Amino acid sequence: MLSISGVTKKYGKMVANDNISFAVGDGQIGILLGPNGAGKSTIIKCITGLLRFTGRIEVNGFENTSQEAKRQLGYIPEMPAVYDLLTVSEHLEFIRRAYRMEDEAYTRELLERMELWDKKDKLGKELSKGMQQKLSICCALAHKPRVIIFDEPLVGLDPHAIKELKQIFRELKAGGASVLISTHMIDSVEDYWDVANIMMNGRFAATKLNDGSEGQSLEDLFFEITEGKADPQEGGNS
Ligand SMILES: Nc1ncnc2c1ncn2[C@@H]1O[C@H](COP(=O)(O)OP(=O)(O)OP(=O)(O)O)[C@@H](O)[C@H]1O
Repeated sequence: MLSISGVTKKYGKMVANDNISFAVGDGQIGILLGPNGAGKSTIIKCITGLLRFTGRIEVNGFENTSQEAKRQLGYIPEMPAVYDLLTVSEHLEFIRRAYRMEDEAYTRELLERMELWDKKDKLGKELSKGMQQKLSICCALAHKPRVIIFDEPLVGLDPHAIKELKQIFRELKAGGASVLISTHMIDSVEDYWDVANIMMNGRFAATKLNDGSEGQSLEDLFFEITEGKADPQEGGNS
């Protein structure tokens, strides 16, 4: 369970997150949508402990900056940051040692699913941007976190990795983890989200639950909130 209560983050006088509260329950996939500058990366950086803020963030009941919260949290940043001089397999060994994880078979499985096993002896700096993104995903999942934050996870991935990652989202959900995905690619999340939050100007402008009922699509709601109308591509029939 990821729980955010009354979080406010200011950069100087600029309020990037204004008293934000939301939760992603066990076995739920939460989506964070919003135009550029809405405050999505800021709340993600607050959750992952990279920014100071006022309010409270809990990871499975532990304050987000605590060691226990960090043990249970996985974070895939928008820009992958791999170690230039560690090989792919050394990255995973580093994570296993840091989290005292014995399960080498699991990290091998992650590399195989992301088609990185045959690259296991390559250095971080020798990987393409997409390979670095895939390695970043493997590293973030290697310690089997219970709360996982993905910032634009599908950008730069090839079709196989996109398919595999969508399957991983479903497996994390089935395993009871809480998953939060920030994305601009609304159509890429249409089929597996549980709760979607649309941000505007540092606030939550709308929250929509995916309860299986027919009705307004997430995309139409997004355009209605952010531009005061439904998707212009749809011919304005809302
Ligand atoms: N380090 C910073 N110093 C000052 N202002 C910042 C800083 N980082 C972000 N901001 C401002 O905070 C607001 C929210 O930015 P944020 O990066 O959280 O938006 P975002 O929703 O992630 O945008 P995008 O979709 O473009 O990634 C913006 O107005 C941005 O200019």
